[in-house]
Amino acid sequence: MTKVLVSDPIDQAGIDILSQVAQVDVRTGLPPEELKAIIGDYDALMIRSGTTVTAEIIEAADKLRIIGRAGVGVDNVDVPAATKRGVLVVNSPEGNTIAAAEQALALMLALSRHVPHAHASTMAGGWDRKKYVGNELYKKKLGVVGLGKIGSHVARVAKAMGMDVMAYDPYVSAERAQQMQVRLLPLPALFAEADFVSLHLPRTPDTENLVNAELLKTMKSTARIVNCARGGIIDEAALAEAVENGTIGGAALDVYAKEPLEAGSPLRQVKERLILTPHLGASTEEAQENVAIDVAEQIRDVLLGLPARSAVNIPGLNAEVMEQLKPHLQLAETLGQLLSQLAGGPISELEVRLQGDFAAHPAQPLVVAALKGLLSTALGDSINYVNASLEAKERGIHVLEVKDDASRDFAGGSLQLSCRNSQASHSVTGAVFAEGELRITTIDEFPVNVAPSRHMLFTRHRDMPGIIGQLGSLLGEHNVNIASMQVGRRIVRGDAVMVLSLDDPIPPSLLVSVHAINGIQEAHPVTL
Ligand SMILES: NC(=O)c1ccc[n+]([C@@H]2O[C@H](COP(=O)([O-])OP(=O)(O)OC[C@H]3O[C@@H](n4cnc5c(N)ncnc54)[C@H](O)[C@@H]3O)[C@@H](O)[C@H]2O)c1
Ligand SMILES: O=C(O)CC[C@@H](O)C(=O)O
Repeated sequence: MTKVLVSDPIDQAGIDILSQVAQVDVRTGLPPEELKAIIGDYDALMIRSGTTVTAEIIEAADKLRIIGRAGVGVDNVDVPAATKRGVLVVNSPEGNTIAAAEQALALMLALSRHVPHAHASTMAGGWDRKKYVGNELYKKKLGVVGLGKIGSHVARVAKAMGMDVMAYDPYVSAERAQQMQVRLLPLPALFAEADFVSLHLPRTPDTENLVNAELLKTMKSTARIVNCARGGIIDEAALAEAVENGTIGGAALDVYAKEPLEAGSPLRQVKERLILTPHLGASTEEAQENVAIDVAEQIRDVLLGLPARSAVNIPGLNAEVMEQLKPHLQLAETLGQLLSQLAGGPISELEVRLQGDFAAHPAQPLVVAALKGLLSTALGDSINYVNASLEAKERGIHVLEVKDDASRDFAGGSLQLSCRNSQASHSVTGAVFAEGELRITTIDEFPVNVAPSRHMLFTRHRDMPGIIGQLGSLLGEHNVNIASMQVGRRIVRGDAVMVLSLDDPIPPSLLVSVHAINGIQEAHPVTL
């Protein structure tokens, strides 16, 4: 029975989808040691930001195939550890965009009109209209840091409210900013000019403590800063001090370096001009339904053997690409399997050459598929699209990809894999024919035309009378049935290759006799 563990509160719509294909256990608030103790029973894990999936938990997850994060950030998942173990990590990159953007806008408005403090004072019996005079957003300068999905929505709404919007995002082009009618500025200039700064960038080693005491000092004393992105981007102690001292006009935070926010955090000591919310950016009914459906559908699909649309750890292999390239990926994998069995030992270099019309396809998924095939001979089922590149790197396999669109061998082009190790080099080429049929078209540069089959035998031999007959008789004597046979040669009576498709595998003892046939130089049984 396929089993899914849901370890954070997830919208019921997601649970209903998972229940179509699996037994779903909802167990929220599990301590890490308990999660580690039970995770071995599960094929899939669905989380929000409450569960931290460490390398230790992934190590204990013997059956786990997929971790689904109902939200954007996967910083609570050890993605490299999941990749190493071949566990797919998926998220919902867009399901809570609007919710998070609206939270940032809500905090900007609340901050400029002192909403929480005015409310608390009124509830406590006060009627203080003078103390809570605020500011308008209209005509103020907003600096958006990170002009991605959420930052762009904030910028759009802010413009509609009459704000002058500037942005800092080193990965956004001038054309894109122009289209959005947003001025791109360097970070120091943005902080110096802004009346409001709103952060919408990821937390990475580069962005940690990006907003520090030094940068806060460059802001106007009336300026306010909002962080609905990730904790750790702002130095919290420096921010608390800047708000307390009046270095800046105020701040509003939804996210913290350590969550839940520690009881002793200096932020909790600031009484005025600071608003804190407990990571509520994605907490709207709409967003929770969106992310739950998005991620549950992906978990369901992966458990049914279908591709996921938002995989975090197989870049470039989204569902659409997988579907379009299905036979081409299958060809790359088959050629990889074939090549590793021809090489018969460790490989130090793999060249993946996309020839003719094949060169129009994206190379990266085909390289991953070739590596998966290549490594499956040694690693069996533990190798998959998620960990193939990493495993190849760890084994020191140097991968080269070449696009040669001038080559014109077949209508749809062809794919050639070549490998080298200390002893020898081998190459195989294949093509996808009409109706998605796969063909092996060369072996070590010898032309053949063979449909891959489960059991095969490849030989390198001298092209001389009697050799094919002897091999046929030998296999017949051992009750190994030949389904088809192909010989490829470049010159008469020179070197040649033979490809036999067999109904049965070749026993090792029979292989010794094959090698003993006069004229046979190499014989490689292959199982696909
Ligand atoms: N508070 C919440 O509940 C909540 C909800 C959803 C998302 N988030 C967070 O909001 C942030 C933005 O999410 P998104 O969906 O818009 O992501 P996104 O990937 O669409 O956008 C992020 C942008 O940041 C930019 N960026 C990267 N490094 C930068 C740097 N050093 N300086 C400036 N810009 C940089 C990128 O180029 C990109 O345009 C993320 O940190 C995400 O985890 C928080
Ligand atoms: O699960 C949550 O509520 C956090 C969501 C948000 O931070 C995200 O990264 O999507």
